[in-house]
Amino acid sequence: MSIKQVLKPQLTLALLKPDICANAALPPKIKQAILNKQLQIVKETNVLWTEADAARFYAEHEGKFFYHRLCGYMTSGPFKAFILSSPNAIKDWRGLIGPTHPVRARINQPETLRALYGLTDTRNSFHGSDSDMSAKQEIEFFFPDYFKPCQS
Ligand SMILES: Nc1ncnc2c1ncn2[C@@H]1O[C@H](COP(=O)(O)OP(=O)(O)OP(=O)(O)O)[C@@H](O)[C@H]1O
Repeated sequence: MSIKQVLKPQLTLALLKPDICANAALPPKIKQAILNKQLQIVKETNVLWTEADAARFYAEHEGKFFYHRLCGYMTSGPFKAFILSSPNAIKDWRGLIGPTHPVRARINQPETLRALYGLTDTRNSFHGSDSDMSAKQEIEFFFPDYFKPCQS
């Protein structure tokens, strides 16, 4: 661990997608798994997206065969967004959720959250930022005031 990481732990954006939040028993279990992985929950919010919100967040996937399915899934009900922190938060959270495709997760990493809870390639239950840059952009998307300087 570098001195930079000790002074300023890494942040990531985590989503518990609508299928997880449709079952009230699951978010507390996932939060416990997050804490067990030594990730800190810095902020949490409940989200309900419009089609326009989904289109904005998933703009890079527009035109792909799963795009409309993905936007339909993410607007199907409320979900939760978290800012997580640890020295290697991006890797820690993506490691905990496992591969994008739940069937592959069940074969190759059966202890991961997508292996345990993921339903299909699209309804894969979780999201995690893949770089510092995407973490910053995604945190600003869900927590628009987070990086703004405090007014005093
Ligand atoms: N081949 C696919 N078939 C169906 N849905 C897909 C496919 N690839 C991605 N998706 C859906 O689009 C989302 C975003 O895709 P992306 O490639 O950014 O996935 P990821 O980075 O592995 O996962 P995430 O960004 O959600 O952590 C996925 O989480 C999944 O819901």
